[in-house]
Amino acid sequence: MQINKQITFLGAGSMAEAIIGGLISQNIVSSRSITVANLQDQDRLAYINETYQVNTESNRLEAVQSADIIILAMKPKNLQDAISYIKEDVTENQLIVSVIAGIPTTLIEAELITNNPVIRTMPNTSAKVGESASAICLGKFATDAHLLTVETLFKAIGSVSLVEEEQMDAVTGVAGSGPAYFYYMVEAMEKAACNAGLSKEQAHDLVTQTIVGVGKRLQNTNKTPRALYQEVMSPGGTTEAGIQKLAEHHFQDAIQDAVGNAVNRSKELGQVLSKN
Ligand SMILES: NC(=O)C1=CN([C@@H]2O[C@H](COP(=O)(O)OP(=O)(O)OC[C@H]3O[C@@H](n4cnc5c(N)ncnc54)[C@H](OP(=O)(O)O)[C@@H]3O)[C@@H](O)[C@H]2O)C=CC1
Ligand SMILES: O=C(O)[C@@H]1CCC=N1
Repeated sequence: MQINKQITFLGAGSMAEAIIGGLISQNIVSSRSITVANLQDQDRLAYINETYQVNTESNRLEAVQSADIIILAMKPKNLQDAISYIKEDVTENQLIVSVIAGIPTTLIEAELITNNPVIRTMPNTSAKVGESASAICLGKFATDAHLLTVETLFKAIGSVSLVEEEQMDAVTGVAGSGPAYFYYMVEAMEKAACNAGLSKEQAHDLVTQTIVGVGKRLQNTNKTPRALYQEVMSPGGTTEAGIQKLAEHHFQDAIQDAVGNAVNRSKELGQVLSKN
């Protein structure tokens, strides 16, 4: 299903690019219906324009006026300035979609002058290849029709879960930040592979296919993660030797701490702005 709406991205960073790349490659919107504006970085706009053939606009007010959907894709600390700059030009029928970590819909609604529908989302950068694990929740003026539009957009870039707003910080720590934890581990595995005698290219190919296989397996089985890693481990074998080291380094505690810290940071980001 194609979405026949004008979409303006305010913010042209990694997340905006991942979503734009996903939407265009899935042909869910035409590049002509996307406009991208940022704060100041003209080189970045030129790159986005050349790479995706979308419209770019150095005048943020012009970008906003032409939009049916405004996607807020700036850092949390830039949100209030961003809204205060555009709010006189925002009209009530425009759908506001936020991808910003930690920021509640109530805060966005309060910054606006008009009673706009607001939908908070949390995608991840795998949107670029159509594999984001996104979650969405609705602000108080958003209807089922707005939900359907945003679900359609985000389904083009991966899976979509409808969650309660109080679950969004958890989603952010797990799935928004999640790709980074895996890339961090992949970096370590590639280093280990090279140290063990493989070339960089061999290491990259083997580790990448291993992680793709793990993802696909998880999607296609009812077995628990424990059953799956036990399936790999022969008594006295190589995997047991590897897992023994992970356990000695308290790997699972480290992962749980990492996710917990990210969830708490998401909560803090919302609280800091709510106090301003
Ligand atoms: N990166 C990720 O994996 C994910 C990020 N997010 C969320 O997405 C948002 C963006 O993150 P990310 O793309 O990584 O950040 P980047 O720093 O890569 O990009 C931020 C963008 O916001 C622009 N910007 C800043 N102020 C304004 C403004 N007042 N009006 C319009 N645009 C503005 C910047 O423009 P300029 O360069 O000109 O200053 C820049 O293009 C964050 O809120 C983050 O929480 C959510 C899920 C995953
Ligand atoms: O690190 C961040 O704050 C953003 C939100 C989720 C992923 N990146």
